Amino acid sequence: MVEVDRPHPRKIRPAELILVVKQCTCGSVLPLLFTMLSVGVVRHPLPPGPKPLPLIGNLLDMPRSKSQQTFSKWTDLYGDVVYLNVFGRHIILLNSVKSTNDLLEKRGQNYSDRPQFPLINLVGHGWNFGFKPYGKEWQSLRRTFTSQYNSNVTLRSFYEAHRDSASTFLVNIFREPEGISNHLRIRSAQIILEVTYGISVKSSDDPVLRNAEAVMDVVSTALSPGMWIINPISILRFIPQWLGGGLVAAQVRRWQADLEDLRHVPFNVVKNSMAHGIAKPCFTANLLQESAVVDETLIRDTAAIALGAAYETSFVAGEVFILAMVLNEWVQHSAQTEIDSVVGSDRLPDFIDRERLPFITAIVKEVLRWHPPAPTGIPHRLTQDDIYEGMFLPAGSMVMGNIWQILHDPLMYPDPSKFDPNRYIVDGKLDCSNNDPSRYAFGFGRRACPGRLFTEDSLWLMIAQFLAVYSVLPSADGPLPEAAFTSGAISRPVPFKHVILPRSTAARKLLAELIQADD
Ligand code: HEM
Repeated sequence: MVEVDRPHPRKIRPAELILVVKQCTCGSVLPLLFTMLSVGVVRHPLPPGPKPLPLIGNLLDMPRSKSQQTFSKWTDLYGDVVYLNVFGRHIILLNSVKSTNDLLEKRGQNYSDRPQFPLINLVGHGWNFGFKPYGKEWQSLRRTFTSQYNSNVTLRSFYEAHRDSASTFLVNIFREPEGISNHLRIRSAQIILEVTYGISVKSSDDPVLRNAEAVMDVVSTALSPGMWIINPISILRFIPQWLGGGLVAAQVRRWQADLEDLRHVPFNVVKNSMAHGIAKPCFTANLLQESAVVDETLIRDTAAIALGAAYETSFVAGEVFILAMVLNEWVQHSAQTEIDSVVGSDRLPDFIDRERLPFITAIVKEVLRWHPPAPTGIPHRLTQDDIYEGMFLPAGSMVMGNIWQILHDPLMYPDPSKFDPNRYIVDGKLDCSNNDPSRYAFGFGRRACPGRLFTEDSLWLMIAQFLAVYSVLPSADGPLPEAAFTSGAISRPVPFKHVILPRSTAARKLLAELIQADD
């Protein structure tokens, strides 16, 4: 580990002294404290990190793209906990299971606030509990959300919607095998719109889907590490009209309008359907019926978050799956052998088969590990000064659990760039008690993604049914695609060539039945 000299000697804050006293468990705190002070032990250094420049700090070190590579380099150079400072704002990267566990989980009370993101604020996400400060309001919104998306009873009630979206996906591929990205988008939107608003989506041109996409493009940009601090848009806002300032302001207004549409349009569809007595059971309608208990704005805003948060991440996980299959035909063969022996070939796998299809579950886990859709997660904010392993972590720091780094730690995942579901299979059974990627791919502690179980259900059924009937191969007219991914807080595979084919006569028959039911 390389220790970096900080440019200015740091003064000891009173909070640090209090922390030292708190952390002494022995009875004789005062003499110990006196001794420590006299030898200067309590001058805890900041964690190591790249050397900052005067005033701007590490501004120029912050990655504008390919953040994972830069963060990996820093982990090698500086270790588990890395410190940066941009214009005086503290940033702490946690690069291991140990440090995220010790701080984001065990000291959750102090590490669950959210920093302010300039672009997110500008666009108008104040209502979104994913960006709200830690506190009662956040807690109440999150509780409403998890009562629906993270409870065993409701998760089961979503099974039918998962089946519908998986069937549409298989049929769409059959009709247009080259359009997989579009089909994955439709699948991802269809499932979340169905369970949240009872709305059916059949096309990637659906305005609600387009709207969710536009909103999430901005969120992904705003949350990418290069944008955490710097806000070019708010700087540009002050540019005079004749220098292009008007165009920027118009763009910002468009983003704001998109976000308001996401919040209101599908919600109003449900209200209209309810008024005409034709609303389907769904998150919004169910809660509106109990609106004496829960307030309407709260229902509207939690529903909109589900759509925004679920749509892009689930779509990306689907693309990662397809890329992993193109690059690893052996994984498809193993999965298909498992499906054939457990389910046979005259029906599609279903949730009832889950326990007996451990390799499929292992593929879901490996998709989330190999390329987590949100590799840098969403940073937390440290509320009060803290001391960790002798290092001083200042209040207000932006704290990022480095999801990608943790999921590529060779000690936990040997040969981490290899896509290998067998990491989670022991004696023919699923065993990820020590290395379950879902513990990290969805973030940390009290802020961890409340859509995790929903996502795992949805991915499981899609993957099981896809591999039951299709094989995906590299395109005949070129080399194997590269495992390359875009930059941004949500990172997806760069477009790659592939061919998708029904894998057998029995598979064609199953697909024909699905198509008939769809017509
Ligand atoms: C592959 C799919 C998904 C991935 C990889 C993912 C990942 C994440 C991550 C990394 C966070 C930040 C956690 C933290 O702050 O430490 C998060 C937050 C969140 N996710 Fe997900 N997510 C996925 C799907 C979903 C789905 C399907 C939903 C809704 C049904 C959802 C709803 C949310 C919400 C509401 C938050 C904010 C939580 C809070 O601030 O309290 N996500 N997600």
